[in-house]
Amino acid sequence: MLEKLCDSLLNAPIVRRGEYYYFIHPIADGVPFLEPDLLEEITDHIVQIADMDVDRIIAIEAMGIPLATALSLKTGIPFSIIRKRSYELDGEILLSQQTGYSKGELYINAIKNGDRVLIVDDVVSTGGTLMALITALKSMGAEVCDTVVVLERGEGVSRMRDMGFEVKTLVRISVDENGVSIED
Ligand SMILES: O=P(O)(O)OC[C@H]1O[C@H](OP(=O)(O)OP(=O)(O)O)[C@H](O)[C@@H]1O
Ligand code: HPA
Repeated sequence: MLEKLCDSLLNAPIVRRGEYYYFIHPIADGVPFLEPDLLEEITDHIVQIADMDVDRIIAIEAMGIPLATALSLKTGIPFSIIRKRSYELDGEILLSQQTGYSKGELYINAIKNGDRVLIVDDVVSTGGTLMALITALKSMGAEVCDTVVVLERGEGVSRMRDMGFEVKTLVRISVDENGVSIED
């Protein structure tokens, strides 16, 4: 299961970002290129495990976008992108994003009270991005029906679960200077 994803991870190059060993992979970076077969394998799997009875798929810029696009084409469900820039629209919500290697801002638009949403993203590491997003969506009155992330590394998911956030992941990995390993 998820053979293409697992095989491709074993060849991912590693670069250092400060203290963080950053893996470079098609699904997490779009580099060197994303094969349609790999995207299909992943999104077919997501459709099987996720609650797809939602009004909207929510993708985090940038690398949630190919996932949401493929899922939207498969299911007919529209998607919204949580952007890294402001549109200054009424009701726009700003959240601060902190990952293991960067700090930034994310902007939520066009979510209204009662919307049923599915969040998709490529990687969860510290869990900082997802926890901030889920909290903000709930405060806007959205029902976060499911959260699915392709790759899990580090302690973010267990931290999220300890704090009452639910998240499904496809593959758990560890990363060091030698490369990516797949965990059971
Ligand atoms: O669990 P965390 O520590 O919060 O890290 C996870 C986030 O980091 C990456 O986003 P990044 O900001 O690098 O954006 P990108 O999608 O543009 O690569 C990834 O796509 C997640 O959104
Ligand atoms: O190591 C990583 N690589 C790509 N995307 C990521 N998002 C969080 N960590 C990573």
